[in-house]
Amino acid sequence: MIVLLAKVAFALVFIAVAYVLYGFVHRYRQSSLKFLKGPTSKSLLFGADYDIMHQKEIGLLENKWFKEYGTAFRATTYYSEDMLIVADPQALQYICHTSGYRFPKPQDFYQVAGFLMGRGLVTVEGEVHNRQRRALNPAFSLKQLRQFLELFQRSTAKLVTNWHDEFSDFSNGGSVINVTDWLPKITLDVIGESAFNYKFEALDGHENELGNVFRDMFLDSRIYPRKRQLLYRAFRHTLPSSVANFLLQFPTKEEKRFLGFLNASKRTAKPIFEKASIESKATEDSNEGKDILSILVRSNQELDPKKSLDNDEVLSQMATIILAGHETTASTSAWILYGLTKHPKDQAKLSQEIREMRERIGDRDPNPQDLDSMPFLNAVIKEALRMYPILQNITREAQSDDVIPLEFPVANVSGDEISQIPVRKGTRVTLSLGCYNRLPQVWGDDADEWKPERFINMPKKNTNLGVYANLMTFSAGIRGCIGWRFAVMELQAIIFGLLEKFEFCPPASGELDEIQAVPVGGAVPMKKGKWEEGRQMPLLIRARK
Ligand code: HEM
Repeated sequence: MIVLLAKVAFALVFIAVAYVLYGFVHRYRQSSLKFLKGPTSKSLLFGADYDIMHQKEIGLLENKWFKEYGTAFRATTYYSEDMLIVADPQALQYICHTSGYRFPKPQDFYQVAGFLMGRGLVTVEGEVHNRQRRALNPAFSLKQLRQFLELFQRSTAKLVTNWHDEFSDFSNGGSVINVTDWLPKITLDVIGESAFNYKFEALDGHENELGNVFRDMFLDSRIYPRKRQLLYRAFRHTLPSSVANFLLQFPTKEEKRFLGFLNASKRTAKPIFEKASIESKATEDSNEGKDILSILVRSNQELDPKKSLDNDEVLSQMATIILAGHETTASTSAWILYGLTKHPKDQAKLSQEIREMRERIGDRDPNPQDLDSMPFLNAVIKEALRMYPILQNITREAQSDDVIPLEFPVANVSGDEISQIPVRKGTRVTLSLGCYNRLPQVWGDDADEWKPERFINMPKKNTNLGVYANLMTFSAGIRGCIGWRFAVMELQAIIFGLLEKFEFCPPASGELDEIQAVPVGGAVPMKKGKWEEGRQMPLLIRARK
């Protein structure tokens, strides 16, 4: 028995050592970006990825590096393999748009995201992505989205009522409310109903299957990943795809939970999918089913069968949309309220704009044109999206040898200026959306300051990037956020509805000064050094007279 155990232990140690050696060999097969300047990482195994994921506040390190090395520089990733980090506008445009699908997401991303979102839009590439995107586009058209405005406004009104019911001190001095306990409930209700007419009823405090699975999903995911978790990701990154795909048959505990969510969302969506399929066949111009799933089913049936989505692809979009469209909008609305609370003059100006709109429209809810015609409301939303992008970085990999052009040349290690970066097949490229949003070359010397007016007084743009307002917050090009219009309209409705009824102030305890954006996959507001307490944004809220 002891001999057997010793053999097993020896085999395990052997596999571990062989794997680490394999990782370093893999690294030497990859490109070299040694001609570029960049920071040296303390970790041979995890490179700068470890430093980026473990920094106290999101984007601090990358912003410091961009100031030091320019808009493109070298850093290291797993096994000290070279990685390019870019925030240069032309480079971003080239990678996200001009190059087509030549910079796909890396294998380690697909492998984990596949457990969560199946064969949905986020996890497919090339021709399949193009086909899915075409089928989904009609569900995100402006015409369709206008129909969701009533839902956004109804959910915001419900939150206003909940706050009035739950906190009685609004009229006497106000109540301190952690808004991050509430905003995700609005956005979850909204995404469930708009995506597939599913009532999460989070604002009503109801429990249901999907809501319960969703709540527990990230239970033992840590904010700052442990080294062994990173080692596992590095493992996925370096393995040949045939081996990595084989290993998908042995999911971890967390991946099993992700699969549970994916399957629950498919189960929930199935009856709506079947109903929409029958209705769509029965009548050509059926008005039934305004939700994204029903629209997708109809648009899919109009496609050439060779280009249409199979049932599993259609159902996978539901988990994709819930995940992509829920926390993103909730955290962004929390950051907008944060910006307005920290800048009371801007809050007063916006409140005045809302009052003027109310005088103009009387008792009815503002329509999309009303909301779009409010310059300061939109400037505030854009400024919060600029300063607090939910995804600071996204990662891609060069599918073939390539040359990335730069708008702002950088100095190489010999001090010569270069305006193109040759990359070899397999090079990992980090697109720093957050750093682009703060480039002084694009936004001016006050790029690090909160100034919504910049979007009103902006001089003629020297760059035009991203799907919205020259920002990279929703990314750009063929994989830019399909839900950006949805998100902007939802944010307009939430901020209009809340600001009309309440005034937001810093709590007397000073705890708002402790809030920072912690790197948790997205920029989630938390208290300094107290991330175990979860997301937080405590605001003193008073009813407006
Ligand atoms: C403030 C809110 C939001 C932000 C900041 C945001 C940001 C982003 C970003 C940066 C990407 C690109 C990710 C990558 O390529 O790696 C993306 C993709 C995506 N987003 Fe959003 N998003 C938001 C809201 C939404 C909403 C409301 C929906 C749906 C209703 C949505 C659905 C999607 C989908 C399906 C993709 C994948 C697109 C593709 O690969 O073609 N997002 N989003």
